[in-house]
Amino acid sequence: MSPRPTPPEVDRVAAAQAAVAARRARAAVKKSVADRSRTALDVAETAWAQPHTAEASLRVTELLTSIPTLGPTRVARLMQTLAISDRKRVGGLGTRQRVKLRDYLVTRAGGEPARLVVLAGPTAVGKGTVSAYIRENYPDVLLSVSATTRKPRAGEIDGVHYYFVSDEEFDRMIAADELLEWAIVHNSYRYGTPRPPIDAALGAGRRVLLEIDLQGARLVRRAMPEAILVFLLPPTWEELVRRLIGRGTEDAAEQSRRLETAKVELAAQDEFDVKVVNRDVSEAAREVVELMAVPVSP
Ligand SMILES: Nc1ncnc2c1ncn2[C@@H]1O[C@H](COP(=O)(O)OP(=O)(O)OP(=O)(O)O)[C@@H](O)[C@H]1O
Ligand SMILES: Nc1nc2c(ncn2[C@@H]2O[C@H](COP(=O)(O)O)[C@@H](O)[C@H]2O)c(=O)[nH]1
Repeated sequence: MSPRPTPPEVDRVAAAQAAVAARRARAAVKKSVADRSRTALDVAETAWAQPHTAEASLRVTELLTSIPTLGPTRVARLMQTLAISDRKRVGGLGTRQRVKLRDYLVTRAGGEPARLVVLAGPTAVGKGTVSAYIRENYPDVLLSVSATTRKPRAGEIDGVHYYFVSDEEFDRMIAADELLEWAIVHNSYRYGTPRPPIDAALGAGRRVLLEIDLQGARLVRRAMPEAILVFLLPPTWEELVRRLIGRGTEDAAEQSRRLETAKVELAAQDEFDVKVVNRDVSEAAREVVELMAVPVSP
């Protein structure tokens, strides 16, 4: 028979048992926060996919208070942070509010919020210009450098603007599964996104921007559904043509080929999560960067 514990030992045993119980309780709360956040996310996704459902008519505040640990005070603070008014229903949220709410719920569910933004849009809308602005002014955002089989234009630097590779090297990259996506763009050259730098940057918690074409955007959506797809629009069609001709980097035949592709791309704009009009480069860049997740705490 083991000896009965003496009073100080009794205290130590009781304290150890209390600590274990507290740890279990904390783990249970954490699990239920994650589970309820996942459920809330499912409700929100249903509301956004099907606007005439009960889910869509739920108030955002009701959705959030379904998550344990979120009382009215924290919810009020969170609504301010997310820039959502108290009366808003889930189905009535604007695109940016949806992105922010989705990121918040994904994080609370224990997942990774969207840190990858794909910027696409018709030729000469200014994707490269906006991306270059982001590279210079938001150095913490990794701008992916694509591989391409096209030849460098004047001023383009290998490894900075593109990796200019031969057809054989591009074939090798595909065979080695080194590309997250690739496509033949404007029916001429191949372009692809090298996968290892993206994985490394996301793994390190960095924000990543891909500037790619419509086909590539669709492939990324399939591979990484959490990515945010942004479609850059020109103020008008005439301005798009002006920018293409004004850039002066393509001959007339290539310009008309690109404008044909542009019509197809513009017709697909509703597939994208967010549309940004490129009137002013710095403003468009700011709008794109703001879509990339930064932690939100209530
Ligand atoms: N907001 C803007 N206002 C006026 N001109 C702009 C604006 N943004 C870009 N441009 C100009 O439009 C032209 C095309 O821009 P850019 O080369 O960045 O387009 P792109 O979308 O990357 O084209 P592509 O898909 O063909 O590579 C450039 O001459 C650029 O200086
Ligand atoms: N699918 C991909 N498209 C890409 C990639 N990198 C660039 N692009 C797109 O190609 C066109 C043409 O570019 P340009 O530099 O020759 O004018 C443009 O629309 C880019 O967005 C890529 O890795 N994958």
